Amino acid sequence: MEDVDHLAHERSKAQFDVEEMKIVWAGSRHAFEVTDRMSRLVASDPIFRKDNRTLLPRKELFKNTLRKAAHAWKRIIELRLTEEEASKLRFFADEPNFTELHWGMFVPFIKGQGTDEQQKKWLPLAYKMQIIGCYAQTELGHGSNVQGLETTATFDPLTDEFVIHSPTLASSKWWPGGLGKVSTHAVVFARLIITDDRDYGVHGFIVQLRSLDDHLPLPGITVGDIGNKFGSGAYNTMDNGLLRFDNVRIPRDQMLMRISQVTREGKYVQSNVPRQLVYGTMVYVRQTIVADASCALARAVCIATRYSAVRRQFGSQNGGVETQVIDYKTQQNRLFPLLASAYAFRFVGEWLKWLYTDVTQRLQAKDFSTLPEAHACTAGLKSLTTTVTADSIEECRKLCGGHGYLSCSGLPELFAVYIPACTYEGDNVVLLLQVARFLMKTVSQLPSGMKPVGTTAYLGRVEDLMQCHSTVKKAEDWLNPSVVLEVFEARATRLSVACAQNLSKFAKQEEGFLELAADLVEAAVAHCQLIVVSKFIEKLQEDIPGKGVKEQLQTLCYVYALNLLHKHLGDFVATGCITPKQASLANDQLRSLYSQVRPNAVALVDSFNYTDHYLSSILGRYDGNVYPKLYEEAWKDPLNESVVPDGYHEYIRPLLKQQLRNARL
Ligand SMILES: CC/C=C\C/C=C\C/C=C\C/C=C\C/C=C\CCCC(=O)SCCNC(=O)CCNC(=O)[C@H](O)C(C)(C)COP(=O)(O)OP(=O)(O)OC[C@H]1O[C@@H](n2cnc3c(N)ncnc32)[C@H](O)[C@@H]1OP(=O)(O)O
Ligand SMILES: Cc1cc2nc3c(=O)[nH]c(=O)nc-3n(C[C@H](O)[C@H](O)[C@H](O)COP(=O)(O)OP(=O)(O)OC[C@H]3O[C@@H](n4cnc5c(N)ncnc54)[C@H](O)[C@@H]3O)c2cc1C
Repeated sequence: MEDVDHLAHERSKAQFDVEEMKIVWAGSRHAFEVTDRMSRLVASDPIFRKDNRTLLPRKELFKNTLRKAAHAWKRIIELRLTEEEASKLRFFADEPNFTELHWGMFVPFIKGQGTDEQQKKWLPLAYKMQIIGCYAQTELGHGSNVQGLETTATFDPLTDEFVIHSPTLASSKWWPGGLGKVSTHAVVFARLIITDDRDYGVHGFIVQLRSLDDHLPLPGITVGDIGNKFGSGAYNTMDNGLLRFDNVRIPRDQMLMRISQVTREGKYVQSNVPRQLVYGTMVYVRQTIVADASCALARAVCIATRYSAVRRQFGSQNGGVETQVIDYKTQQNRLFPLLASAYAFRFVGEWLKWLYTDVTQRLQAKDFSTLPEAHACTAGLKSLTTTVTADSIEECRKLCGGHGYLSCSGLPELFAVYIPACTYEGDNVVLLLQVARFLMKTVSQLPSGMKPVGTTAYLGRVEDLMQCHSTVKKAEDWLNPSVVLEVFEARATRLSVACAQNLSKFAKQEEGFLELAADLVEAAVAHCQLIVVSKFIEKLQEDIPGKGVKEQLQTLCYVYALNLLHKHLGDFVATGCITPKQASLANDQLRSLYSQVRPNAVALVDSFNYTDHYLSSILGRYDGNVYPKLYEEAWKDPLNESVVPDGYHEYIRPLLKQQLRNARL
């Protein structure tokens, strides 16, 4: 097969230093070197092959995932990889499996909620994978409403144990990843009940589920997989599980006791910390999901951009070549805002990581003041970025036309793996309602002179923002960060204030929350979009080296903001932040920005530095050699192993013969 770069011409048009942009995307030169090394390590190892995933029956698929996870662990030990390198290796192995929950939730939960003693006991076992853990919170009948969980942990003072029990079918644990077939232990969320029969609400407990000798469930434990999920391959590599307890006894010291304790005498002691800290692992994971959203979105956009540059339709003159579909303004209008969103989510993810680290340090110093903001930001941005990413993967599939529907485009599996992110770690609507509560609380405190800080600081300028009008007079006026910020702040303020005013008309605030939920969600979205826009603008204040790199990012930042403005025109115009004329100027500017993105588009997706292995897409191949490889791939399908298909003699031949006989009659 020819070995040429079909996209070389596209790459030659780039007006910026791609190698420097790769470093901006990775976050630092060090992060770039680690990701680059780990992605190549995985790509060159045949055990991490994944092109056959959608064809395997579930049992084989699952066994193969176990093999890969074991191999990944072997390589991590052999190569003495650091924690950072190991997590990148698992990321590029790109197959959802139990290790995500072990490292991503079980270990962080013990770190966050365990006492020093408990950490000393459990963490070394978990770090060496001598035990494998999962996070068992959700139940068959209760997911979003964590307070409504039914599993009980009743203290027995006679034996100094907790008795873990599933009182109803609805209380069966349902969904935890890694639980179905692999985990030996789980962090179990259960209602704490002490001898006085008082219910102290949900707490976390470490429960051993399976024997460390033969992997059989321990007495009183019923455990299994919940069954096949959406799509082929995809998330079916994960053993999401069900779990029931029949009066299972665990020692008292297996309740995670950093936040609250039960003494030997059965006394409940609450440390001097907010009870919401029991939800801390969710805050941590939501923050990582935002960072992952930019990766999944970038992956889809990389495939759609490269293919749009390869694919040609219409426009041939005098027998010449047809037009590259990336040159159609409609394609650009659908694709470039997604490219801009990938960068926007990358930077807001970086900032969220900083916010999380900051709040963690404050918590250690017993400063809990920024916890509500950290909860609102992680909940809101998790919701916003996963919703957009899931929708955008599907849009990228459509941008690739018919070929996007082939498994080998990589997009169907990416979609199937990604969409549950809109549900897990908090349903996206439920999370936006949390943001709305935070906003309503902030607005309600304004009259008392309370100065909002952090991401709600803009609400402190409520009087100005309720009245301001954009000064834009010509299209280029939109290329000004303070002009853009002001309209996003004004829109977010006006939507929140309108909700607060409407809420005040209800005698009972909870009734108002139920009735106005749809408006509250819109106000929350406006607030979250403002955060993303403002963090992109802040990123541009940094010193960013490399020829043309900052200019490209500026262009993408305006594409991101002006496209949002265009999509939510109703909000911006109805709240009087901008006039219809200014909206139309924003649209003119957006079109002209697309022309600036166009020559750089392929280089901008090259900057993600994804290997062909990670992309697993024929349409998104680095060399753009799409048609020969699609043709080759078709012949690999098991249906093409024989010229005449199995079933011909039973079903096709008799049918044809019957039709022939009928025709003769
Ligand atoms: C081919 C392959 C390709 C690609 C692969 C690509 C990507 C893969 C990417 C990533 C993989 C990542 C992860 C692994 C996968 C899955 C893991 C999933 C794990 C789970 O789902 S675990 C279960 C998660 N469950 C939830 O999230 C439940 C949601 N519900 C809640 O969080 C809460 O119950 C609630 C917040 C909705 C309501 O809680 P409540 O009833 O207690 O709340 P109130 O409304 O009364 O609030 C009280 C008070 O508390 C504050 N609060 C609430 N939550 C928090 C919190 N977390 N932290 C801090 N404070 C919180 C709330 O604001 C109120 O405060 P107030 O001041 O009193 O108003
Ligand atoms: C792939 C996958 C992996 C998972 N992994 C884990 C895991 O490892 N551990 C674990 O414990 N759990 C896990 N979960 C469970 C997951 O966290 C829950 O499914 C999630 O929190 C949503 O809860 P739910 O299913 O109860 O949805 P529900 O709350 O029942 O939502 C159903 C619908 O009702 C709406 N709704 C609910 N409440 C409200 C409200 N107050 N106002 C308005 N609308 C509302 C929602 O928007 C949604 O449209 C996983 C789930 C999936 C899909």
